[in-house]
Amino acid sequence: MNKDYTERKLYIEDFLKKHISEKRRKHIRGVRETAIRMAEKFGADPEKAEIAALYHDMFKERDLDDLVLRYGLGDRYLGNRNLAHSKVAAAFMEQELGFRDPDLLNAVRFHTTGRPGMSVLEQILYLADACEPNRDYPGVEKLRELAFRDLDEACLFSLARTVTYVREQASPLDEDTLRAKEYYEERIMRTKMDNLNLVKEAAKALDERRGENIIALNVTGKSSFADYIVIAEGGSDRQTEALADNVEDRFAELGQELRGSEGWHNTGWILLDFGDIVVNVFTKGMREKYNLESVWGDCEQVPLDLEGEE
Ligand SMILES: Nc1ncnc2c1ncn2[C@@H]1O[C@H](COP(=O)(O)OP(=O)(O)O)[C@@H](O)[C@H]1O
Repeated sequence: MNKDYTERKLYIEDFLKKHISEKRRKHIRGVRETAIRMAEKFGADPEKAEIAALYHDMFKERDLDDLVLRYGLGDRYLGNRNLAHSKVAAAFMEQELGFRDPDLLNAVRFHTTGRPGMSVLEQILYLADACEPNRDYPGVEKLRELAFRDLDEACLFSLARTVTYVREQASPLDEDTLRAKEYYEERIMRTKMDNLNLVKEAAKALDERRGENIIALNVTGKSSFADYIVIAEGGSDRQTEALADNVEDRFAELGQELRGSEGWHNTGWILLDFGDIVVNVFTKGMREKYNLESVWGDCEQVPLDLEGEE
């Protein structure tokens, strides 16, 4: 972005000073700060997130019927600034200011309603708008925590809240919001099922190399780094390496990338990090020493149905 970025920023800062109240500018600063932090956390471009945040509410305080008509946005946006301001801002950015990046334009366009299959940047702006530090409503603390942990879960939480809230007001709900809620419900369910199958694959790979005392714990919502922890032990460092190798190979076949690993070379504990799933292979003494089962004592065990065990 660079030169563009500086120009884009100067333009909007001047525009906001002229057309937007201090109260809303405070909200916009909150969205900007949150969106930048989220972009850093989730590997999106922080400059793009910042620009999207600065522009997203540029038309929130103006009657928009003339611009809705000029950009041919559809009659349903006439007299409905709450929904029109996102669409108008995106059309204005594209047609008057020469923005070309479709992802950035879509982030602005869908920041109020959300939509199925949002990109990371779209999710970031949608969520930053809903949970920036000046927002205050029941559930916002939970959303703040989710927004930095799991984008899909956070989107579903916020979409569900909007569905309830808008229905309570007896005003018509935007269809994109309802479709998005259904989309994220299904996607989250599918991810959970995929993860459960992967946990079983990990256990099987450990069992094949005669790993012992194989268990899997569901730590969803309790751990900040994973949803499932798989634990097994081997009789020696050589065997723990063979166990870990087999899991790594099986996961590679399943297209699951190893994010990181620790503890090879005779340390008695090998940790394989696959994102939602973390596999720990211990030698016997080390397993007792670290006693992960008691650390995660209140978590449910996943039934594994292994052939090697009765
Ligand atoms: N997805 C939606 N579908 C229909 N109406 C919506 C939707 N989202 C927001 N609105 C309407 O816009 C109003 C303002 O939304 P809100 O998110 O509270 O905006 P603000 O950024 O001004 O706080 C809501 O009270 C509701 O009437």
